[in-house]
Amino acid sequence: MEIVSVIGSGTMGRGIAYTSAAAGFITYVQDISESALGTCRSYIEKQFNRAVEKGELDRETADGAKNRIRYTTQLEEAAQDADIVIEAVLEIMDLKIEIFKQLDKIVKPSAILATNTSTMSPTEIAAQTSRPERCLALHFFNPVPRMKLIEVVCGLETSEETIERSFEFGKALGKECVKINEFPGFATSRMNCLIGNEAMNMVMEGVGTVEDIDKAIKLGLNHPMGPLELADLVGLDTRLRNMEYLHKTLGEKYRPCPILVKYVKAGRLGKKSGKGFYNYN
Ligand SMILES: NC(=O)c1ccc[n+]([C@@H]2O[C@H](COP(=O)([O-])OP(=O)(O)OC[C@H]3O[C@@H](n4cnc5c(N)ncnc54)[C@H](O)[C@@H]3O)[C@@H](O)[C@H]2O)c1
Repeated sequence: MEIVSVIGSGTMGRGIAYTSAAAGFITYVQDISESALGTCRSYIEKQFNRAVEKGELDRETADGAKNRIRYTTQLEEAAQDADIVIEAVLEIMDLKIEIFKQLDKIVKPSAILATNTSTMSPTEIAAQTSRPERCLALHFFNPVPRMKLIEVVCGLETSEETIERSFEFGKALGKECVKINEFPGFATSRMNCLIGNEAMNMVMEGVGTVEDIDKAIKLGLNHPMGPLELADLVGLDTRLRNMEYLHKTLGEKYRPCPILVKYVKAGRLGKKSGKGFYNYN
């Protein structure tokens, strides 16, 4: 594989694009929003500068990687030469299906179409294309440059060859892969969403302050981050969509906490909006 295309340049898309270019792939990043692409470009440039300052990359290598990234609002330009396309738009099934349908008409016959969905069915998305055997979910984690894992989530028709090529791609990015058979929320989101939701319920019940609940889970249960801090990092809008899908598919246990719903209504989306469970201003 040589050319990677990332669709959606938000929290996840920009991290995937950075990691892909740093690993030597020519990388296209596409978004419908010019302003999102601008924010993505400054994030990526900052990441490369930081890597140089820390001595992780020399300046020449960082500049080479930066020059391998092409930013565009045109889906066709981004995807026509790609060996693999990773869709990282909002967690909305109809939107993902629409993008996969368009991609199916644009990309090379051999190209793999992957969704970075946290919860949803790659089988359902793949069924709307002419290449379900070359579709799957590649679930990256936030922040992508630092997180080691990719869940390789196989749909009903995903071929062995697609799985093998995805594992090779993951290895080339310096990641560890696990093979997961499709089920809502896979292995990680299902667990993580439930922990986060329970922490939000505890805030609502007055069990402790946001800080103390996070501290208890970090120091008492040895989690690297508190669940509320993590939800803020993910984005509360994204987390709410994840919970809504899990609630619909897996049942009552996953009903989104009312505080989460209220915060999203108020525009408190976590770190990206400056305020969530914590204040970032
Ligand atoms: N945030 C996380 O921690 C996290 C972790 C793993 C997986 N995911 C999944 O990754 C996906 C993206 O999440 P995110 O947090 O990066 O979302 P985000 O809201 O930060 O970014 C989404 C981007 O998609 C763009 N977009 C919307 N419609 C588009 C279209 N038609 N074509 C091209 N771009 C379009 C938006 O302009 C935005 O820049 C979701 O499916 C989410 O569930 C998120």
